[in-house]
Amino acid sequence: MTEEEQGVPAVLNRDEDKPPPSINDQDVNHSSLKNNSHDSPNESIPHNDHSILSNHQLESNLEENLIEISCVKMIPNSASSSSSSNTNNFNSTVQSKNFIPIQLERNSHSLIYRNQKFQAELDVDFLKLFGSSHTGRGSSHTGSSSSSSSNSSGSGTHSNSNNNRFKSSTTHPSAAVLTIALEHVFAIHQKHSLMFSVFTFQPKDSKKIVYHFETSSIEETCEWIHSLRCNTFKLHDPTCSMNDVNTINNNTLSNTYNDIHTPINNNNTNNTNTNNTTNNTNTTNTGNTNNNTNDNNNNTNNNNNTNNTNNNNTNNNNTNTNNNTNNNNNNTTNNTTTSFGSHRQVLIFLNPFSGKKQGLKLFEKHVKPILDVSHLSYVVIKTERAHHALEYCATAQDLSQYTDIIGMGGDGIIFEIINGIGKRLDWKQVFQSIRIGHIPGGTSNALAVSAGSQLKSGKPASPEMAAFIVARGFYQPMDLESCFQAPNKHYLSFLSITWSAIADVDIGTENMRWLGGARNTVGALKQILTKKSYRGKLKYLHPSGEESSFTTSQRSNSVPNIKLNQQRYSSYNNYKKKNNNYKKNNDHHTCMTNEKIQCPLLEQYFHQDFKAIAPDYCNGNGLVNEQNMVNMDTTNSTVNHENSISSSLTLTEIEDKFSLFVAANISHLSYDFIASPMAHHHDGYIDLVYVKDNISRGDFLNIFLAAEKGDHVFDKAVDVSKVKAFKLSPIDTGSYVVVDGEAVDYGDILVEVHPSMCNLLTL
Ligand SMILES: Nc1ncnc2c1ncn2[C@@H]1O[C@H](COP(=O)(O)OP(=O)(O)OP(=O)(O)O)[C@@H](O)[C@H]1O
Repeated sequence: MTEEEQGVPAVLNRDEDKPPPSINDQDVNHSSLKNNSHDSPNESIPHNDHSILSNHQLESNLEENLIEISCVKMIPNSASSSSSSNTNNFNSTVQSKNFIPIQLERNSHSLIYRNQKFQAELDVDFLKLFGSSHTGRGSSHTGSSSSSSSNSSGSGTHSNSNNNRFKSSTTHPSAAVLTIALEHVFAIHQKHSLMFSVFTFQPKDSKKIVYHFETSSIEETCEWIHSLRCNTFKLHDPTCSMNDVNTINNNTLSNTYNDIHTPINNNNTNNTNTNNTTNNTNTTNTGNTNNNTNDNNNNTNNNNNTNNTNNNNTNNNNTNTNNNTNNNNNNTTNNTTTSFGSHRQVLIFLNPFSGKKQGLKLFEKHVKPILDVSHLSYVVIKTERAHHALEYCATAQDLSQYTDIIGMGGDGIIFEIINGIGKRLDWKQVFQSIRIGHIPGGTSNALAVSAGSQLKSGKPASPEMAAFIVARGFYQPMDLESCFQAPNKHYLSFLSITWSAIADVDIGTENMRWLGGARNTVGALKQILTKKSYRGKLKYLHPSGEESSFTTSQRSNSVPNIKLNQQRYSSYNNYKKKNNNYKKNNDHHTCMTNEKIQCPLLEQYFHQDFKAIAPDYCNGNGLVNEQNMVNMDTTNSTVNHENSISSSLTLTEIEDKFSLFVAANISHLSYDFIASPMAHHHDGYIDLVYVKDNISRGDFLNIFLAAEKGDHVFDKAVDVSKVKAFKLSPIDTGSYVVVDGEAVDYGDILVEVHPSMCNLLTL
């Protein structure tokens, strides 16, 4: 199979008589408008709170009789029109009363949007959307496949030589290093005034990525795409304003991929940039020479990285000089435009040994090409041993220069980043001022999946999508959990605390890493056959009343959340202001506060246990001090719950035999295991999901199988509760207590959630 056959979509067939072929056979969420014979687009189906259609629903309901709108050119037409009998619209079975499909009149090529008739232009090249002279029907295909063949060389260039292996690629802004297109505008949500569109991007030599996004109007849709082209990516787009171009030029060619600890400070407002960083430990350094010439914008960039080689774990002085010579008079140093990408300094920890040890290859092939055409500067540190990232994040004095810290690998590398930051004196400032991101390179990649980098549910997270998420820089708050074990051991968890079945699968299959994702399946089968259970005590703090444990109907209402989690429509408007102000609001200044982490609920409700397990963290009086709440970003938090519900919390205690126990902060434990579909990374709760030992092997097997889609929560044998804090005390031995995939001491563990403690890069 050629690269094109694998990743580049077939040329869209614009012959209206035949149904067009699908955009792409693989790795693409394909949604299209349906040619529906029903005349009443507003025919409603029972309304629920989740009237937004999921990708899954769209996929399953829009199979037949499709007509694709590849690109919609909206030209207001004086003739207003009501529904026509000859319209294409969504199947009424997938509509809710608030959901208005865009209607495409098949023969007249016009589109009806809010009772206004627009001319619909079918084309795959989004640039033409803005082209004032282009009025003909877009039957030509000038999009991805052709543009990729005409691309300039550069992105993803790979040489076997160590010296130039990570040479920064040419990022020629005028070349089609990246193709961005609006593929479909597929529906409007009336109540929330949201417009759902499908947008694609395809870096040169890479797969086409398709995803849905939401805006509130077609104008905003255009602005959003425009912003992607001009502000997220370094595309030389005639539609970009001069300010945009200034931003592009000031950022062009600023990325260097170092396989050492050499932070690069590419100051966007200063074209000559010298950065000497010392104290880089335990590195094997290779000299990188990087010369990039960009003729089109008369930019010359020489990145000369001179690095020492030292295999003896001693400190090196690494010198990294970026000399950017910019000869274009238009490129002022006064970078006044607001760009999501401007000022972003991204630190990437890459674990080359994650998963199937393909981290470096994955990075070069799927991630680097996207980052190289993005408005950010990045540094890559290849981790050389366990705890490397943790130590770096805990001790690096220059950490505050970064706006984003990314882990490329499995969830273990994220655990290290978070716990490293948690050990700093200025942990609070760092958590507030940086965004954490995950590019999948490991086996499970739970955070990457939960952050939206899956292209299809049940499939592994996509490194390209994750790179896009990094490039775009949109983020949401994320809860973290404090986990305490005696004596005074403290971990910050972003993922899960497991015991019994899942912990046994996770840790008991460490020797099967070579199997990749299949090791989880093998482990699960072993678990089902042996069906071990363990006696233990569980004490948990939950909102009083019915919410303590989900009833079946509550579960069924909540499960669509998982669809939203997967889909994660991002409202452009919501993010725009926040992201533009990000740097301003979070100006980095290192402040050694040495503030101890506070756990007011453990203080109040688990005081004796807390005092016994972690006396250094316990205040001693057991009183809740509202001032000490670790709700760090209440403006971002969906639930500022401490104040509102601390008075209505209840403690529940059980002692039993458990076959399965998970405390989940996010929905997925891996791409094909949805531990709690109701979990969301900033809902302010921990989801306890457990199974007591009163079920047959067959039922246990069903629970495991159903967990692939999160449907196990419908099983009566599965208990689900949203809690604020809990204590787990294993009594029987033989299992593991596992925090975020890492085995910790087998014994009591005390946990409290910290709502919105950090920021997560999400779709
Ligand atoms: N260079 C290295 N050599 C050995 N171990 C490393 C190195 N870099 C990181 N590690 C350790 O490897 C552990 C596992 O890594 P990671 O979580 O990235 O991959 P994984 O376990 O394959 O993925 P997943 O967590 O999704 O199953 C981390 O906890 C980290 O401590």
